[in-house]
Amino acid sequence: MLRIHSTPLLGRVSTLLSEPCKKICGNMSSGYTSGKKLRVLVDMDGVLADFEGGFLKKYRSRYPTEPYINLDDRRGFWVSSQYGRLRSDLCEKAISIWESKDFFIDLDPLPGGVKAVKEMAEMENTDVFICTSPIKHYHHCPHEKYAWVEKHLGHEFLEQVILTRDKTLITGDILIDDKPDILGVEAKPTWEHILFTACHNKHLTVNPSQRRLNSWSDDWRAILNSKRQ
Ligand SMILES: O=c1ccn([C@@H]2O[C@H](COP(=O)(O)O)[C@@H](O)[C@H]2O)c(=O)[nH]1
Ligand SMILES: [Mg+2]
Repeated sequence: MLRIHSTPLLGRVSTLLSEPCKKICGNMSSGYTSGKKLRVLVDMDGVLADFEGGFLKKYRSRYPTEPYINLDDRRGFWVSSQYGRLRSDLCEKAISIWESKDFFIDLDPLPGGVKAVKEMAEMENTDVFICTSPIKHYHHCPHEKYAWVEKHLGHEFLEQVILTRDKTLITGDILIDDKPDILGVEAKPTWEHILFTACHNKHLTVNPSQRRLNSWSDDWRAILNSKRQ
C-alpha cells in the first residue's frame, strides 16, 4: 500500500498517479491539512432524487385498481405507514415498489439539485458528500444508488458517496435532508440539520430553530455561508 506522509511528498507522488488516484490524494491533502473546509452532507431520496414521484408512478402502474395517496395528501415520512393506514395490505404493496429492480436508478432528479451539488463541489473550502440510507432489502438499492450518482453527477462523484443507516455517526457541518427526525446512536451529531421541504413534511410545524431549504431554488448558498467561519 502506498503511504503518503506529507504534503510536499504528496505533490511529487501525485505527478506519478493516474487521474482517479490524483483525485483521492487531492481530497486527502486538502481535507486533512486545512481543517477549515465546510463539510456539507446532502441526502439523496427526497432531496436529489424524486423518491415520492417515482414511487407513485410505479405503484399506480403496478396496482392500477388499488387506492393511492396523491402527493398533496402525503403526511409523514414513511410512505408504507400511510398506505398501511389506508388499508393494511397496502403497506406491503408499497414496500414492494422500492424493493423492485430499477426503482432507485429510475428516479428522476429533483429540479435544481444536481446543478446545486455540482456548484457546491466546485466552491472553495467546501467538501460535499451524498449521505443516503439504503433499504435493508439490499439486492438492488445500494448498487442503484451508486449508479444514480454516476449517471447524474459523474463518475468522480462516486468518491463522495456515503451509504449509512445512521447519519448521526457521520461528521459534517450541515446535513440537508427531508426526514424531519434524524436519529441514531449519536445523541449530538456534529451537523446542523437543514430540513429540505418535501410533500410529506411541508405541513409540519418544526422547532423554530430548525432551518428549512424549501427547494433548490431557495438560497442554499446563504445557508452554507452562514456556517463558514
Ligand atoms: O416508507 C418508506 C419510505 C422510505 N423508505 C426508505 O428510507 C430511505 C430514506 O433514505 P434517506 O437517506 O433518509 O432519504 C430510502 O432508502 C427509502 O427507500 C422506507 O424504507 N420506507
Ligand atoms: Mg431523504
